[in-house]
Amino acid sequence: MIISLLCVGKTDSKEISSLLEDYEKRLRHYIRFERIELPDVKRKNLSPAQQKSAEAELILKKLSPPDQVILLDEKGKEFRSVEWSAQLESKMIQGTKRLVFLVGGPYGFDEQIYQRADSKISLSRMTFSHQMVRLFFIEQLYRAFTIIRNEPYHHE
Ligand SMILES: C[S@@+](CC[C@H](N)C(=O)[O-])C[C@H]1O[C@@H](n2cnc3c(N)ncnc32)[C@H](O)[C@@H]1O
Repeated sequence: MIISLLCVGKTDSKEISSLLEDYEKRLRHYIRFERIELPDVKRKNLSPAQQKSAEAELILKKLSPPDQVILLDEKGKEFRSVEWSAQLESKMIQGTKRLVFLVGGPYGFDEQIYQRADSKISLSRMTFSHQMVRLFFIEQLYRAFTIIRNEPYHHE
């Protein structure tokens, strides 16, 4: 299985980039992982709806029909880390080829993306910046694999 983290917009903070790279290095011991950052859609005079639609076009180009797509969305389902690690493990056992997690832009996702998604998960009921979310997510992904492997990183 490959896990893709598909994000709208570049990581513009050196500190966040460096932390992301650190977790990505650790993750590669467990799973094939890629982070894809789509270019910012910042054309003048776009309404939020038009911006989301332009972002959706870019997102959809990066998806293939068999991909399982999970939105990161504050209105999604919340999990405890142990529950989420079990979900990931079952995706691997079921033979999922590519699991794509999506981080939206400043206005969230266009309706086309909600239609394409298989599910949506929330990291908290609070809203984070699209920059911070990728870091919190990747740490949870790393944590999940240490739980699957029974390694001493997570403590209940
Ligand atoms: C600044 S937020 C957008 C908020 C916007 N109000 C919306 O309608 O979604 C940018 C992106 O970060 C992600 N995000 C922010 N907070 C999150 C949370 N608590 N859990 C999961 N994803 C989150 C989502 O992918 C969201 O589209």
